[in-house]
Amino acid sequence: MLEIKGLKVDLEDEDKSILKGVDLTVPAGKVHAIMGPNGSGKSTLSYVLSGKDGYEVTGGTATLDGVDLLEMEPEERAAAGLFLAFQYPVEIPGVGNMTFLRTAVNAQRKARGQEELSAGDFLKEVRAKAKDLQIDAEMLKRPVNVGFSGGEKKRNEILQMAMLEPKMCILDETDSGLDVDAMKLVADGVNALRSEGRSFLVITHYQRLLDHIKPDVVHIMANGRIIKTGGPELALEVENNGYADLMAEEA
Ligand SMILES: Nc1ncnc2c1ncn2[C@@H]1O[C@H](COP(=O)(O)OP(=O)(O)OP(=O)(O)O)[C@@H](O)[C@H]1O
Repeated sequence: MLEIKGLKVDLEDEDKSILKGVDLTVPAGKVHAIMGPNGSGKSTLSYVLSGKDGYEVTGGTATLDGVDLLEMEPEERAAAGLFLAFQYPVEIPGVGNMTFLRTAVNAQRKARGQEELSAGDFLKEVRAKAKDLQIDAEMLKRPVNVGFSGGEKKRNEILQMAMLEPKMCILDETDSGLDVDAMKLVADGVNALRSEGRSFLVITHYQRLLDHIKPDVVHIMANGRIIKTGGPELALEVENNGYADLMAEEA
């Protein structure tokens, strides 16, 4: 379970407060969505949880199954079961996609006291999961994300998630840049991973992703806070009416 209480975050280099007391709990096995206007702090929340530099936590806590995430290095958070699918996946020239995946999977297995996957087992697994996401063998051989289209990069993020089998998956606008068929593929990939012990935090601007990945709970974030929490109908309300009424209620 992910538990965030009163999380306050400033930019490290500027006197600017971004998160102003975020309270959010995602129980095991649940899918929570976060929607909210541009600049409300959704990506910042995902970055701070995963350990990106440049932010200063000035208050509050964030734990995954009771373990303090904020005290850990990014790789320790990943080993603890946290995964972030980036809004803007980075290109890593010179590092083959397959090598990257295998190194990441085995580093996590090692950190958890499990045996490394053999080359044969890894290959079997990665090929099967790539096939489900329609990622062809040639893309697995290329450097990570280099020259991939926007949609291919997003599908590659889901392949990483499927291989790493994290317990807390954060998807930051994974639907942006996806065509309708790719969105369905990505949603199928996410739905296949849904399980009792795994939770998802899906950041999105669009209700249509939530038609495919049905959330248990929808949160609205504005001005660095969660201003409203409800069921899937909240996403429909946003789609139809925008954020103005919700923000006026909060003010
Ligand atoms: N490194 C930075 N330098 C300056 N401002 C920043 C930095 N990081 C975040 N911000 C600001 O913090 C605010 C929150 O940004 P964030 O990316 O978290 O919003 P978001 O809700 O994910 O927006 P979007 O829906 O547009 O992706 C924005 O006003 C942004 O400009």
